[in-house]
Amino acid sequence: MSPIIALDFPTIEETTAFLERFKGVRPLTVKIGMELFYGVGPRAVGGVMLQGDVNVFLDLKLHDIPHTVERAAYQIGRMGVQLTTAHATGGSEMLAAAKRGLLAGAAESGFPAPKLLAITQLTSTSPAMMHNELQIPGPVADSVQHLAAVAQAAGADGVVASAQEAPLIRAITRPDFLIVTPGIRPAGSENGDQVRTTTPAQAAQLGSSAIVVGRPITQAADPVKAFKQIGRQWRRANE
Ligand SMILES: O=c1ccn([C@@H]2O[C@H](COP(=O)(O)O)[C@@H](O)[C@H]2O)c(=O)[nH]1
Repeated sequence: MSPIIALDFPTIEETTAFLERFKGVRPLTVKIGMELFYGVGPRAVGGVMLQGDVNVFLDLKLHDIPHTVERAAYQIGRMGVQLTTAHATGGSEMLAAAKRGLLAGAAESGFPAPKLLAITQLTSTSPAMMHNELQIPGPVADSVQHLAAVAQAAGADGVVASAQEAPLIRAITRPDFLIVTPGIRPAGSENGDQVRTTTPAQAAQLGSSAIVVGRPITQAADPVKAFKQIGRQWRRANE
C-alpha cells in the first residue's frame, strides 16, 4: 500500500485544493483526523470520497464507555470508510464494543465493515512522559506490546504504533494483524511533536504494514513529489 496521507487541514476547501494535486495518483488512501472532521463534519468523508478511488482512514480515536463507543462506531460503520481507530487504553470491552458497532453500522449501510485499529501509545509519547505523567513503568515498547495483545484478543484488526515497536508486536500477533505507523520522518525532516519516529525504509524493515505521513507531505513545497519519494523509499525497503 502507498503511504497514507494525513489530511490535517481545517476546511474542505483546503482539503480539496490539496487533493486536486493528486488527481493522477490512484488509488490513494488518506486519513481524516480530528481537525478536518470536527471542522467540517461527516461531509468531510463524503467530500473526499467524491474524488473517486480514494480510500478513507477515519482516525477519530474513540475513547469512552463501551456503550457510547459502540453507538459512535455504528455511525462510522455506515460511512463507507476503510479504517478507523479507538484507544486500546479504553480496554477490551470498549474495543469489542467498537467492533460490534462498526459491524452493525456496515451491515445496515451495505458497505464493507471498516477495519478497527487500536491506538497503543501515541507516537508523540516519550518514555519520560509515560513514566512520569501516565505512571506506566517499564519500556514504552512493553506497554505497546501489551496493548497490542489486548487489542487482538478484543477483536481489533490491528494497531497504530511506532515502527520501533513493530518487531515486538509481530512476535505476539497473528500474521495478518495490521501495524499502521505514523511518526514517519524521512531523513532531514523535522520531528515536530513526534518522538518515536522512523524513516519510511526503517518502518518497512521493522515490519509495519502501512505508514501514515502528514506534514512531510502536506507541508512540502511539492507534496506529490514528496509523496512519491516517500512511497519509493517505503516500497524499495519492502522488496
Ligand atoms: O500515535 C499516533 C496516532 C496517530 N497519529 C496521527 O498521524 C498523523 C501524523 O502526522 P505527521 O504530520 O506526519 O506527524 C497525525 O494526523 C496524527 O494525528 C500520530 O501521529 N501518532
